[in-house]
Amino acid sequence: MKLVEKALGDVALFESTVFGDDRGFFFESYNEKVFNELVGYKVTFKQDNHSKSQKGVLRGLHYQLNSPQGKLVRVIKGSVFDVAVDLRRCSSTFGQWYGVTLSSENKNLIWVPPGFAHGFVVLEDETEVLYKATEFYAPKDEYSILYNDQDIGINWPKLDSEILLSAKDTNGLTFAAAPYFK
Ligand SMILES: Cc1cn([C@H]2C[C@H](O)[C@@H](COP(=O)(O)OP(=O)(O)O[C@H]3O[C@H](C)C(=O)[C@H](O)[C@H]3O)O2)c(=O)[nH]c1=O
Repeated sequence: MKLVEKALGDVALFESTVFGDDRGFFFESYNEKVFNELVGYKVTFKQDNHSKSQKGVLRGLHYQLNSPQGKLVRVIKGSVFDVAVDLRRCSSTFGQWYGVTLSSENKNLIWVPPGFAHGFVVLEDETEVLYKATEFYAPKDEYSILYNDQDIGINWPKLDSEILLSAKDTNGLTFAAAPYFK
């Protein structure tokens, strides 16, 4: 795993060190020692998640307020445009967003630290996303911000299919109404 770039202070994009041979490929998708050295602090993950979606599905923008989750996200099939939004009120990049394409082809990973909302739009059918979380799921502590909130102004890729949201995300909060991190 190598650092490609950092954004919004603490969001990080990594590329994987892939070993290919005539059988296929191998790469370490997560190595605690390497990851902690690259982010510059110790991170402990408590939960692994796996979701599958059709093209046009948009999951997010989600965060847990009192038990905030850091997420290390990658795509093992298909591709997504993955977005982090800085919800740390004291941050110089408060309210700003960063987005990257993650795919089974590029094998890149994004680190979305606690303090950010996270979401992605799916670019291909049958896309599968794996991500590690630093805190357990706490549904009563979870918030959803509208993906197209104008105050954030995320430049989502144009898709030739309809955006499919869960009911929770359809009824998400505006950025202005959402609770922030200190
Ligand atoms: C997140 C989560 C969900 N669930 C159950 C709850 C529901 O019955 C079902 C689907 O949950 P939800 O619609 O919240 O799933 P997503 O819309 O993919 O939510 C995720 O989407 C964005 C991209 C995120 O960053 C979060 O990790 C997470 O909020 O899985 C669990 O049992 N454990 C969990 O950790």
